[in-house]
Amino acid sequence: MTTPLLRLDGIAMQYGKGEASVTALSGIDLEVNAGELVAVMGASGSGKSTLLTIAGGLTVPTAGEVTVGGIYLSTLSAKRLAQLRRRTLGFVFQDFNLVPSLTALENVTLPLELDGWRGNKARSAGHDALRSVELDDRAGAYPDDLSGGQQQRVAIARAIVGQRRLILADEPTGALDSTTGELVMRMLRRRIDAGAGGILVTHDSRHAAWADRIVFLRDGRIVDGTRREAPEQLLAGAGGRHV
Ligand SMILES: Nc1ncnc2c1ncn2[C@@H]1O[C@H](COP(=O)(O)OP(=O)(O)OP(=O)(O)O)[C@@H](O)[C@H]1O
Repeated sequence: MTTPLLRLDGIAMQYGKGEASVTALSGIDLEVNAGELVAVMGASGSGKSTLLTIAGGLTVPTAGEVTVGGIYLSTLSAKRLAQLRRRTLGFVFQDFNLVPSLTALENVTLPLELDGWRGNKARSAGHDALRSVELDDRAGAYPDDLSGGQQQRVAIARAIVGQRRLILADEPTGALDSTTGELVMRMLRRRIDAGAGGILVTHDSRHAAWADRIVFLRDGRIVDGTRREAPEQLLAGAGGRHV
């Protein structure tokens, strides 16, 4: 049996303590294999972002274990965890977190340079990543000179630059018009088909349709991890809440 790229085992997450505490996730078991894109859908507040930050080792769960490529994140020192994040994981968040004083290309190559890549090699990988989101012609532009959609594409290029094997995306198409949104989904799909694995948090059933599997969260629990069809039907079961 092959080792899953990502494994969440009995994950629970509680924010705060006592009466003010919020249970964001409980009893989450989820595996993502190489070559597989899993969409996570659910109403606002159902725990999607929490699941993603736990999968990426940014939040330590209250209970349960996360393994990435068979490595238990809980066993890693802060330094090793940061290294694994830089080398293996690509994050795309709702806020782009671009560094304003760096060009688009420098933003994209930053994780590689932090990891000791030589300048030329890093720049070449950065151009490749920008090309895959059709933005290489703006490589020298600063974030302030780019539109919101272009900034989002730079953030996506940074998430996939180099050899990242696990891509974690939180509404990656949020700031994009539908044509560019589709370009990003196609690019993500290509990466997955080339052997990466990924989780895509989305409210948009058209984007979820690019996934191999849809997992639906309700109140911090997985409702249905098997159905590939008709996300609208799953959403209709969300206690009447709009997602
Ligand atoms: N840092 C935090 N401190 C306290 N509670 C939090 C924190 N982050 C999230 N929560 C709570 O945990 C629950 C799950 O939140 P989460 O952001 O994971 O949901 P979500 O499905 O991603 O929502 P959205 O679609 O609105 O982004 C919510 O009740 C939220 O209020």
